[in-house]
Amino acid sequence: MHTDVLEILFTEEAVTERIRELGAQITRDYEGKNPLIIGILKGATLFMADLVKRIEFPVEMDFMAVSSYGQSSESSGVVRIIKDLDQSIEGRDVIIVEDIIDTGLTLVYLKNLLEQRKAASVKLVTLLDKPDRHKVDITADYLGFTVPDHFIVGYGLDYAERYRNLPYIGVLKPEVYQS
Ligand SMILES: O=P(O)(O)OC[C@H]1O[C@H](OP(=O)(O)OP(=O)(O)O)[C@H](O)[C@@H]1O
Ligand code: HPA
Ligand SMILES: [Mg+2]
Repeated sequence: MHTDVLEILFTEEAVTERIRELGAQITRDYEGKNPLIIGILKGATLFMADLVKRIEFPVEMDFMAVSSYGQSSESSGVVRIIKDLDQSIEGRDVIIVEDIIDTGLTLVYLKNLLEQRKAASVKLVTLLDKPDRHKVDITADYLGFTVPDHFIVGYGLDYAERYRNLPYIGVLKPEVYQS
């Protein structure tokens, strides 16, 4: 375990197994459809890569980049689009892939935006949910794990752009972001 990590919440093996189950659920639910899987950069990249490998039909992938945290451990509440989709989603079934729902502000914004763009359906899949911190009413359609109200790193989640490559999900030691 890295010295900046207080505790491991989910090991690499536990994450792999949960993603396998989520992929199987999505495979069943989207049988005969052609969903567009939209990964939200950068946090969702590791989860997205593993999830699509567990979906048993060919999928199309696209990415958006938005930011509300920047270098901070607190959401600014303002969602900025840094990279938009490459294509129209009108009439498409879309699945948004996120690493975490914290305040929920990012996903509410994105869901509304994609619905305004006339997607046929918009579903949310998130690796983690931190319900104690929600500021808006939001529920994922597919959820990996619920996490407590601590700052989480690993498996795509960063603090100031670091720790994304940890192969497990852990709690960052508070002294790392308080110093
Ligand atoms: O529910 P919320 O409070 O909106 O927080 C969740 C969002 O914040 C993080 O992204 P961030 O803006 O840090 O960008 P990153 O994915 O590049 O780390 C995370 O990846 C989610 O997108
Ligand atoms: O707990 C978190 N860790 C990393 N990034 C985040 N973005 C929102 N919440 C978190
Ligand atoms: Mg981040």
